[in-house]
Amino acid sequence: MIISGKEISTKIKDQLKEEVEQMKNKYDRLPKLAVILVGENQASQVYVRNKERGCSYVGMDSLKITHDATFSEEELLNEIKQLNEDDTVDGILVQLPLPDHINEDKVLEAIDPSKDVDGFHPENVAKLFLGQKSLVPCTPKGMMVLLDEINYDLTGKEVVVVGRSNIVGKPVSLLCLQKNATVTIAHSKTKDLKEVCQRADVLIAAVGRAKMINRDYVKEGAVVLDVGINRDENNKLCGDVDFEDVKDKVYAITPVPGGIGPMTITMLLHNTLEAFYHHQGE
Ligand SMILES: Nc1nc2c(c(=O)[nH]1)N[C@@H](CN(C=O)c1ccc(C(=O)N[C@@H](CCC(=O)O)C(=O)O)cc1)CN2
Repeated sequence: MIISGKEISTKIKDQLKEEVEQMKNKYDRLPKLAVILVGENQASQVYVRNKERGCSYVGMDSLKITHDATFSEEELLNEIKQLNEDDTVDGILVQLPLPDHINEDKVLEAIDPSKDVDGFHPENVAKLFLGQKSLVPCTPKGMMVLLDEINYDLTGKEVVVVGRSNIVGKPVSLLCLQKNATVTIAHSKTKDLKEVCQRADVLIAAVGRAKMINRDYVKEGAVVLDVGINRDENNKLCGDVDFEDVKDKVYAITPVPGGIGPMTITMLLHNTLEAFYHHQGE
């Protein structure tokens, strides 16, 4: 089975669109997302544009704020402070990566946790760790929704996450643990990585190395979720998994493009609506 994140995300966006319309009638205002982009990173420009498009698709307001790479950390922190105080703004997102002269941790900590639609603020990270209700990072949340969509029950399953980033590897591990999976977090220093991956009922690849996971890493009938966005030898977009090599061996797999990526933006819209509800006292 090829899990089309693209199709599933369109279905969810259509549901969000209806919900936004109802909220507009109920509260006479729209959920609003502010997205800040510092610098000229081309991929980031595409993602930010797609976030704006996503907002417009579901009928939410968005505010795109762009600055050139010389924008200072202090200026950015002041901008976030103003957005924190702006009652018309429900969600604030600072597109990553930031230029080297800006301290990412400081910036993420400056965002009001109730507007932190990326789920990167330490308060939201702690709540996720404790299993409390919080704004959950978009890519991991998208993966859990995809597993739900294929009715996959994680209880008692072996999940191997390859990658330990704060944005994907760590949060998705916690989410799988909450769903009663047995979770292993593997990384570049893991011994016998291939053997570790072969144990996985669900293999989550978030390493950032083009087509690194081939069929030798994958157990027959496994579910494979590919978070990677890389370029192959022909400059074609590809994941961390060698899709063609692996696809016949698995029960289900996400493609790249069209798998996890589109879900990231849809979950951002979902989080913005959640933040809106919270700000309305719901
Ligand atoms: N503040 C944040 N920064 C970054 C995040 C994030 O969640 N919050 N994640 C990534 C980039 N990202 C969203 O920001 C993102 C990456 C990829 C996709 C996506 O739809 N990918 C497509 C392929 C797109 C292409 O053609 O390049 C796919 O997989 O089908 C969406 C969002 C880092 N920064």
